[in-house]
Amino acid sequence: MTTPIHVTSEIGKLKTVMLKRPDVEVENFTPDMMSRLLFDDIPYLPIAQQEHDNFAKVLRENGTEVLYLEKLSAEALDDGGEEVKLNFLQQMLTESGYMAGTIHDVLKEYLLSLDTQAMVNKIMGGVRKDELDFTPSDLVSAAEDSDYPFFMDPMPNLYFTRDPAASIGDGLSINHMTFAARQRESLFMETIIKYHHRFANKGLNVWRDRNHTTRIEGGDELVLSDHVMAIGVSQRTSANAIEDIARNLFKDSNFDTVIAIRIPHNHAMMHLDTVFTMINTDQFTVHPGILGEGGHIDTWTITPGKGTEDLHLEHKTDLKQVLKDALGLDDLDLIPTGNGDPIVAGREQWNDGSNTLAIAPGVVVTYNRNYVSNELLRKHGLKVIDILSSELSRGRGGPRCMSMPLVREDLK
Ligand SMILES: NC(=[NH2+])NCCC[C@H](N)C(=O)O
Repeated sequence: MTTPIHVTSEIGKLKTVMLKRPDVEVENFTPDMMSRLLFDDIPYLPIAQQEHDNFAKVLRENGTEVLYLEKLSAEALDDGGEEVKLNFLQQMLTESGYMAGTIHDVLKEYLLSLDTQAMVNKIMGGVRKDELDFTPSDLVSAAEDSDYPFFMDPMPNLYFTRDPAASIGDGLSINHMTFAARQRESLFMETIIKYHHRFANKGLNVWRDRNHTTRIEGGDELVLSDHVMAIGVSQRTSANAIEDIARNLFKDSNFDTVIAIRIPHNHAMMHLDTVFTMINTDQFTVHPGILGEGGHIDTWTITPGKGTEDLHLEHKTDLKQVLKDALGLDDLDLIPTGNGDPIVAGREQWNDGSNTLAIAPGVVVTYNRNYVSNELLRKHGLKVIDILSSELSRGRGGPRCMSMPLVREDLK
């Protein structure tokens, strides 16, 4: 029997995936909140939903079971019972800035007056001040920016289910996210794993939980094989967190190698999967902008050291060779985003042209707007299923970011 989470590659046939259908959270903000919320524009919600439903349909048509974060979260709270729901709410309010006090009490009463699914949707979508018939009069609120329209900010990045948690083998990491805009997100996955009947008490390993100060995000965590991971050293994932998860994986799992890959620390390339993805047993997409002279980049191959807590690190810069060694391949095909043209590559990377989701070896889902990269992938023999992308792309994430694989078939 496989566990409810089982992922031993980036490319094995995708059996079960978790998505989040974009809802009011992606439009419940103003332009001056955008950069803090890690958005570059405000999507037009009805079209974003159509595009997302089309993405889910494509996955289903290809034999993938699609689960939704918002539904699993509400079911988990119902499975857990009244006390679990109260504790979840307390934690969510605390992490939203209200450990106690009048606003806390008013928000708690309001959210508990809703049924569980509506409560979850409301927390995800944000709570505006003018929704509640209440003007705070305590000192803390008086000292605050009274023009700020929200008691609880929306969580527009939730449709990037890839990031707050990552499936690895028969387990997952539940992530401490870098920016405040996303930190509350991983509480949903923690709740699902603990209380949802599909996941609770099923022997899942949590390789690293969210109670840390060092940060890691799923867009940086790539499962290259049943014993090798690649993890981006990026704007969102720190070296400390990589060493920490490597230690835990080496102790308790089949994983014996973690390749840390340093990428530029900026918003356009916030995660490794925005510049590098695995799409077949011996094929990868790579954004030429991350490679220096002669295709070099800083990588560290991490393997177990002498003592149980020790790690052995080897610094290398030839990405192709590093991957060939770790995966035992004679050759591999690194396919450049935008066919290496600097203008096209820059444009298509910005719209997640490197962010492909493999749904089987050599079969990928991509955004249709990245037509140069898509054409090139086809020329390299891949089956490319391109999906609508006008609105979804505005959140700076593509098909890989928008999906959290829960079960993939093992490669033979
Ligand atoms: N796995 C990914 N590349 N996710 C993209 C996340 C985009 C999101 N706006 C953020 O900045 O966090």
